[in-house]
Formats: sequence, structure tokens, C-alpha cells
Amino acid sequence: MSWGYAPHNGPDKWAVNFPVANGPRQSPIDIVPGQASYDPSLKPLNIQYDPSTCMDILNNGHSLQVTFTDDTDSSTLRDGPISGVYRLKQFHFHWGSSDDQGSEHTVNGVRFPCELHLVHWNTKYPSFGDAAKEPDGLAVVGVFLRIGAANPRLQKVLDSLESIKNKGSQSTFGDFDSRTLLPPSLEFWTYDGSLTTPLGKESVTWIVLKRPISVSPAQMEMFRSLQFCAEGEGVWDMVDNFRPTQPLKGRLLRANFK
Ligand SMILES: NS(=O)(=O)c1c2ccccc2cc2ccccc12
Ligand SMILES: [Zn+2]
Repeated sequence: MSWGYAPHNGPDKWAVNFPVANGPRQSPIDIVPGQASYDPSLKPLNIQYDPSTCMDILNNGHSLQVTFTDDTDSSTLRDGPISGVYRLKQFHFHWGSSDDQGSEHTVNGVRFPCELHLVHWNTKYPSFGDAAKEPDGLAVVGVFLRIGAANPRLQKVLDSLESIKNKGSQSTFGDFDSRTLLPPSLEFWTYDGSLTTPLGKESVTWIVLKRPISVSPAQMEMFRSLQFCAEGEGVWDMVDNFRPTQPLKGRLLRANFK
């Protein structure tokens, strides 16, 4: 069964074929800042990204994904809520059919038009695939995008979308500094969660940045020009590729800021 975001195979159908989707630490969640507990022991995030590890950009039928070579510790995430060294593997986005929805996490129930996810894996495991099976295997940094001025740092990604319009298309995408996609402040919320896909593997330490970056309405339209389907399989705009928020089930939400 191929999962997706349509009525016949979307998020409310996932638990039928993927029981873990009803597990105790599912993502995304609604972030309620008033219920987050400030944890002074949380260190600042230490993000070191090497632009030369950037490899290609592809349309995988769920999102647009930029993939990195991860055979060395060139692009890494350390500190914050994690211990050890996690390597950047890929980043991708989730967005809406209109500017009033699209993000996976929400803040006090407020949806953003888009959310960026930078996926990292724990190098204490031999590979990404192995790490994805472990409760401390993955760390995803989430960044909200808010409607405002056009964001020049998104432009290189958006300019390559015409070459990956359909599912399965891929093109080279080199020398990109992913740090430029982050906001000036790296203040974050963190909680234990899962992939937001039906496989919902409960192996993700989520690190959601408090400060959004900007995106213009015209730039949002460029995301919406992508297609869920492969070439020649019709027209099915890639929009609303986000999972609804899941129950917290007693989990602790921490913040590294007051
Ligand atoms: N949203 S997510 O970061 O949990 C995520 C995906 C979401 C949609 C489609 C594919 C995804 C693949 C992931 C692989 C590893 C970690 C998160 C992933
Ligand atoms: Zn994601």
C-alpha cells in the first residue's frame, strides 16, 4: 500500500496498515509554549554544515528533498538535547495548499504555511538505516516558515524545482550552505518523537526552532508547482503534505529558553 496525503491513502488511513502510527511517541505535536519546561542543562545547538557535502535534490513523491553525502563528519549536529555526533543526511519541506496551513508542528494551534526539516543520524550507529531503528537514532531540526518578505536563501532551492516537477525526478544540487536556511536565533523546543510518515519509527529527537524564517507568497506558489505523481500520470499538485498533530501522551516538552 503506497501511503500519501490523499483521502484514500492519507494520514487518517495510515494506522490501518502501519499500527505504530498510534504509538506512544508520535509526531508532529502541537507545541504549547506555556507547557514547555525550561531546562537550563540544555546546551546551545552546535551546527556545522559543509556546503560541499550537498549532493542532489529530488522529488520523492512526498516532498522535495536535498540529500547529502554522509560518509564523514563534515556536516554535523551536536549538543542541544543530544549527546554524540549526528550527521546531516537530508532536508525536506512540508507545505499547504494555502498560506494558512502546511506545517507539521503547530504552536498554540497555529499552523505555519511551511516547515523545513533537517534530518540527522547518530554516528554511534553504522548507518542512517540502522540509526532509524533506534530510539536515539535520529535528530530532526524543524524550522517554521512565515509569510513575509521573499527569502533570498530559499531561492536556490526554489529555482531548481522546475527540474524535479514530478515524482522520481532528481537533479544535481551542489555547494549549498544549509546553515543559511536557519534563523539568527537557535532557541528551541525539544521532545521525543517519531518520523511523521506512516512508518512513524519512534526514533526521532525533535528540535523545533522558536524563530521562523520568512517566505513570500510567490515563493510558496513555487513549492505548490511540484507534483505528487510521476510524469505522464496526470496532474496532482504536491500540497498539504503534512501529518496532523498527534497526542502528547504524557511526554515532556522542554525549552532551552525562558
Ligand atoms: N517529516 S520527517 O522528518 O519525520 C521524515 C519524512 C517525512 C516525509 C517523508 C519522508 C520522510 C523521511 C524521513 C526520514 C528520516 C527522518 C524523518 C523523515
Ligand atoms: Zn518532515
